[in-house]
Amino acid sequence: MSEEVDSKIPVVAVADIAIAAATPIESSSEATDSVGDDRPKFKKRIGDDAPPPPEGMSKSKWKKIWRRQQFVEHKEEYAQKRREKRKRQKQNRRSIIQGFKDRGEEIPAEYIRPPRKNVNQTAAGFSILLDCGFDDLMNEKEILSLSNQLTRAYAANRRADHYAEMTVTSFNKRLEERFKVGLVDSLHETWPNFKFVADETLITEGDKNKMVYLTADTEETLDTIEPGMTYIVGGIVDKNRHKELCLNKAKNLGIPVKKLPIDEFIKIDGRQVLTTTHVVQLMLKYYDTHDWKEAFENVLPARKIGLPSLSELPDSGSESDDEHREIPAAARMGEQSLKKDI
Ligand SMILES: C[S@@+](CC[C@H](N)C(=O)[O-])C[C@H]1O[C@@H](n2cnc3c(N)ncnc32)[C@H](O)[C@@H]1O
Repeated sequence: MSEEVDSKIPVVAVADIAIAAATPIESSSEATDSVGDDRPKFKKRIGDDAPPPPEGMSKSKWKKIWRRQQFVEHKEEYAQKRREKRKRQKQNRRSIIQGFKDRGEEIPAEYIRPPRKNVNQTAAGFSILLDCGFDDLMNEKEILSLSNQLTRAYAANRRADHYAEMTVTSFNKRLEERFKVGLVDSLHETWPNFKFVADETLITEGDKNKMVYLTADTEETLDTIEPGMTYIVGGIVDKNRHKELCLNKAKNLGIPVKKLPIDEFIKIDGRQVLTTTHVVQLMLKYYDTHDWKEAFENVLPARKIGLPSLSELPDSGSESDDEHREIPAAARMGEQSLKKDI
């Protein structure tokens, strides 16, 4: 086998094979008690049944090559097995959690999966309200996309150096249903610094002098983010079908509106209407760095700010859920300079 094939084998996959191959078996015809004692019996390692080595090659080297060859040939099969195992584990965990819920018992800490978090976080002192009062304006796919965006907003808040107090308002109807059914594993009721409330009194009855409703549809620019303030971000996925929706809502409620300072710092290809998650991520990043340019480059996908897209990366439409899976501009720029270096 050539070195090229070798280098393409993911280390983890090779390790998987080795682990699987060395796993003791409890009852199997392979576990013949040839020694006649209580020592654990081991399955044959994959290389053990290799045909005889080619002339002049050591047995151990040949076994290694054989094992790798087996991996290349069965790689899809192994990947499928790993996927099935993960699925089984997920279902298992889900049914255990459901059991606790059905019995009205508290879910033990070991079943609450902590999100990757920044342990040195401090409070930023500002709040973000995610205004999800637009349930009726979205289709099922958009509700699903919004729910995923909220989980990402939460994850971003856990990772930021300074976390905001976040609240999802008008959490009722299909969005709530989505969290209760499809995202039951997320245990959203336990998320720190992230609340879900059914009504929107925080928006309608809050102190308007301390509130800013963010919208792309204004000329007023948000220069900085201040502690003590509450920033409202529209929780809607609509491919901008509903133009000036949030602007009009804010106007009706007498809440000042502002847009992100995009033009001052970067050139965006296409519409300047960003997704709910991107806006949240940008605010958190800005508060950590006090540098809008850095925030935009870190958060927005490269293609959105005019960098050429690399062929192997997905290219999705604007304001789609997939956008969050794209490589941010800053990372892409790093990747490009790396390519140049090579
Ligand atoms: C997908 S957009 C919603 C578009 C919707 N048609 C509207 O009327 O706002 C999600 C939210 O992100 C925020 N947002 C998006 N782009 C923004 C920008 N350039 N500046 C400030 N906020 C923005 C707004 O709060 C907006 O409601």
